Amino acid sequence: MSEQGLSLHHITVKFGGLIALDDVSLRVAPGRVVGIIGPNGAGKTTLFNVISGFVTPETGSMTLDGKPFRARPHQLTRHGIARTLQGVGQFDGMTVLDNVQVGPRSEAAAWAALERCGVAEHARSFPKMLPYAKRKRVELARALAAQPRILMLDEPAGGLDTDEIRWLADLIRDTDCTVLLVEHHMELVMSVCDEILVLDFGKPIALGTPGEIRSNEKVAEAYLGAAA
Ligand SMILES: Nc1ncnc2c1ncn2[C@@H]1O[C@H](COP(=O)(O)OP(=O)(O)OP(=O)(O)O)[C@@H](O)[C@H]1O
Repeated sequence: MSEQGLSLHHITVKFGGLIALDDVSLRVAPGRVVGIIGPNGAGKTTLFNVISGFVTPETGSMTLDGKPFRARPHQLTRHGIARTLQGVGQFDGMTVLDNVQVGPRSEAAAWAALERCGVAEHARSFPKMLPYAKRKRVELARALAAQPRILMLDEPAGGLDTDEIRWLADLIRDTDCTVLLVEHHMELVMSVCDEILVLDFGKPIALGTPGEIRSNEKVAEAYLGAAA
């Protein structure tokens, strides 16, 4: 059966003696919003790094639309995948527009993404001139300008206030992309995700809808309880 979307099969990652991911499997069907949560050091960013090709797993495999998939970071766009970085990660010596075109992305796509993220008026500014929340929007625009099918968001709500997080939630809900969301802001995760994977010390301890995750005792113990 040809499975559409991205699938991870039994991924294990070790850094020396540390098991950062321990037999993680995940199916990300097209159009879904899938959250990945867990305490600090649980392996969330490592999972993103495996999908992006920055980290090679010890064991396990991935498929994209049913075909074996092993990304190289510079080939992600070609596979229809784009990723934002934690923080803002822009080149200070380049304008916002130039930053959004790194990848490369077309100028038309860059403008459309800047418009979509409400920062087109800052296209000719340098990132450092903008407040943090606007820079986070530029980072999102950079990913969207790649016109991805799969959008990977790494802590997009970090450092944002309530209004900005509400805007971000609307963007995630409205996008046609499949979304993978690593985030500590539980209200955002619970309100936008169709499905949530919970990691703890690299192990998948739960996978389910927001309602199922909320009422999962193991999760409460490992994470939500600690966060409350
Ligand atoms: N390149 C690396 N070399 C060695 N250890 C690493 C490396 N990258 C991550 N780790 C370790 O792997 C574990 C998982 O880290 P990871 O950054 O994936 O966690 P995380 O869930 O994203 O955490 P956070 O919420 O703090 O961002 C941690 O113990 C971390 O110290």
